[in-house]
Amino acid sequence: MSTPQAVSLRLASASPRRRDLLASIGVGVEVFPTAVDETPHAGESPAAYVARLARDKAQAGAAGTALPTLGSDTAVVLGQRILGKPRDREEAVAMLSALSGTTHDVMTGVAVTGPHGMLSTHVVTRVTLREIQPAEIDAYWRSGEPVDKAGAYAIQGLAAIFVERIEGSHSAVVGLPLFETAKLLTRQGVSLWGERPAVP
Ligand SMILES: Cc1cn([C@H]2C[C@H](O)[C@@H](COP(=O)(O)OP(=O)(O)OP(=O)(O)O)O2)c(=O)[nH]c1=O
Repeated sequence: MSTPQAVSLRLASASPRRRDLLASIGVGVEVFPTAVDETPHAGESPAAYVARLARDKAQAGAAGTALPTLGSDTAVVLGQRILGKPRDREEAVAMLSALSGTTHDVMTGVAVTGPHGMLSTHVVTRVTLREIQPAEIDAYWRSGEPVDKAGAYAIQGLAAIFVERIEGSHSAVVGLPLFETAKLLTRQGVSLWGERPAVP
């Protein structure tokens, strides 16, 4: 039986993927979802948008705790269009039809508050999807997977069969760039890998 990880971070996110990604590098979290306004500002670039939302979520989540707090935001970017989570079937079908056969960017912002103030970064990953037929889009929607995913697809799930190529960070597409996140956490004094018995 595995021992529960000690809590060393507040996770300002409702995303189970982010919790699982942090657990995979040995960081136990206290989950504290926030409700920040995700409307893009006029003229805001997609990179500035995800970085701002990550900071807003970290800031809102840090209220009333001494723990370092992490916020993050993932958006799929096609040209200058920011695709968030689809509101309904129609929007999901429109997103997947637009993304079919394209190479697009997935941008993830991450921000961590702590003894060194607010530290943040953003990561851009290039994803190429093969052409997806309308009947596949319909079947994919009915799987239930697209509903809470930016761009209406999950690279780590059934949509893996559409992903021809990825350049950059797989974990960033899933919701948190682990390489860059580890650097921010270390700078804020959060230890990685948890408490593990040494292998003799
Ligand atoms: C593109 C893509 C996104 N996603 C997910 C990551 C994010 O959870 C979600 C994008 O929505 P976000 O607004 O970034 O996050 P969230 O609403 O899930 O959680 P919170 O705001 O509370 O932190 O899409 C995948 O799981 N796989 C993918 O391939």
